[in-house]
Amino acid sequence: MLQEIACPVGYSEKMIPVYAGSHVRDAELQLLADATDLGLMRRAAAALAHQAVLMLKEHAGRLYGSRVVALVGPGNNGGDGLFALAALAKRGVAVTAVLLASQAHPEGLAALARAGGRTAAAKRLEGLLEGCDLLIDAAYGTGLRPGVQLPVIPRDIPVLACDVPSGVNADTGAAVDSVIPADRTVTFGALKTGLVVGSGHLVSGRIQVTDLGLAGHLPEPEAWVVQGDDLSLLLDRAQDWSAAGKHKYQRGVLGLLAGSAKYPGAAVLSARAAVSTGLGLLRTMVPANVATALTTQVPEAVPLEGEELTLLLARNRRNEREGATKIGAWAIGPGLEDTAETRTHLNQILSANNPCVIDAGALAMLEPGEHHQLRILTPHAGELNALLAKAGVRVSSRDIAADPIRWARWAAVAYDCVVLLKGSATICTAPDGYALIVHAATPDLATAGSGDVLTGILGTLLAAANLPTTSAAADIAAHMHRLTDLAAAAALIHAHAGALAADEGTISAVDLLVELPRAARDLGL
Ligand SMILES: NC(=O)C1=CN([C@@H]2O[C@H](COP(=O)(O)OP(=O)(O)OC[C@H]3O[C@@H](n4cnc5c(N)ncnc54)[C@H](O)[C@@H]3O)[C@@H](O)[C@H]2O)[C@@H](O)CC1
Ligand SMILES: Nc1ncnc2c1ncn2[C@@H]1O[C@H](COP(=O)(O)OP(=O)(O)O)[C@@H](O)[C@H]1O
Repeated sequence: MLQEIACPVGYSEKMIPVYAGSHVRDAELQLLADATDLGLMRRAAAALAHQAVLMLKEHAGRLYGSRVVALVGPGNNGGDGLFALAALAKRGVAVTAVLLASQAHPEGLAALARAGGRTAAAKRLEGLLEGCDLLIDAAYGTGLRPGVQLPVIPRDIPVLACDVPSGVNADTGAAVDSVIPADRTVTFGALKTGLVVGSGHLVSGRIQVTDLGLAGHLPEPEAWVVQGDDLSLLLDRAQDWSAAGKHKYQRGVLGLLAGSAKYPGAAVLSARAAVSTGLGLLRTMVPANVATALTTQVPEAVPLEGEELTLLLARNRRNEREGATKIGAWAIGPGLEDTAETRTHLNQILSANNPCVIDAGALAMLEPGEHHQLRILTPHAGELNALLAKAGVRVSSRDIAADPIRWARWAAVAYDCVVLLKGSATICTAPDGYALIVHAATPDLATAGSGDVLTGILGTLLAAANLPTTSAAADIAAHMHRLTDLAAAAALIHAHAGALAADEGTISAVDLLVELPRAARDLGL
């Protein structure tokens, strides 16, 4: 029987490193030499001390004689810090616990005193940080309440956060302005939502998950972080992905409604991205000024006129297989402007039963409520804000940044669709709450046109997934998880193309296009 294994972040579920048992045992004995109690806090503190040792070797080049200061809060997070300092003191590290409150974990204080560590009042922090090799942030963890004010730590001191960087809400990723950014976070029991989305994601540094044997005591996960190696899993769940033996129409036909006089490039970027991701055939509906650019820059695309659109949609409705090709899916919105003609086409497409990626300009023309289509909306935070406002939900962009999963879910429910919320952590969520998180490998992905590329990639995956065009409400609900998997798969390919492009220097949307075939191949598409 396959054993379920909780993986530390940084390893995919398919790639778990394995070490000789004797080496693991030696390391454990060395680390736990002074641990007489196998309680959870001792285990947490041992993991924290272990990471502190690694960081000291890395940054200070030595352990013995190095100096560590810990910010120690009044609760168990502070207790972890005190036990970890005690462990470090026993290995020859000069440790000081800076007590932020009038009380601190009593057993932790006693352990520190026994190990020869010192305590100091908060007012002495500034002086103690001079010559400090590592700061352990054990001020507040999962017990943080709003309204905390934290000390400023100079950026040149490496910071190891205990469980959660202090100031981060571990449930949501919201952070106070005085949050202490960490280079590394050792988190206990399970990976926490607040570490992987919102501001928390940006201030947690490398995350090490320490298993405390909580399996069986935890509720259903709130979300899953997916990484490059998970692409085939996501695609396999979405459909039988094997392309061998398929002709071009079976590999996927995508309709693209995009571009305008103002934004001609968006259509080109989406079209090129769709083609570069391995689409069978691209049909494009673009304004006349964009058509010329498309012909030269994406010669693979086949233009689609208004009359043919009506014909094709009627054919789709009748589910006819013979004759001209059907459109498998639509990608609508990049660079789209609200004109009478676009409205007509958009309404035709939205009232059809083809699966649809809805982005940018098309989001602004969308109405909330039930419908008869498999839909994925791809807003950034500003667009999500506008979508929610139209559905009667008033939230600020700050609210969304403070709890992105929550607000993406609201929109998924209000618009009866899957939502892919763009950002440094991309959140893909279905109305029932199923959520996947994809991290960008580089902040350089935030560049104009990058989202248009994502829409093209997702359009291709949607067209190739061969999802049904039947549109009963029950069918739509049944396919929401597949749509979410596809959205996350597209974000993974996009993120990997970004990582490849970043290797060569700064990134433009065209650089992403160039790297797309390699990104798709690397990830096993
Ligand atoms: N519960 C367990 O079994 C384990 C807990 N562990 C650690 O315990 C932490 C949670 O411990 P706690 O529940 O004690 O919570 P914390 O230690 O995170 O913080 C709670 C303490 O901080 C104070 N506090 C919170 N917000 C404040 C604010 N805004 N201003 C001033 N004071 C504030 C509270 O009054 C309380 O004394 C975890 O993050 C983890 O580090 C680990 O030892 C592993 C095992
Ligand atoms: N800070 C960031 N770090 C990494 N990636 C980001 C960041 N901000 C945005 N992104 C990604 O960049 C892309 C931007 O998309 P979008 O805002 O639609 O741009 P455009 O409309 O110009 O194409 C999305 O894929 C998003 O997830």
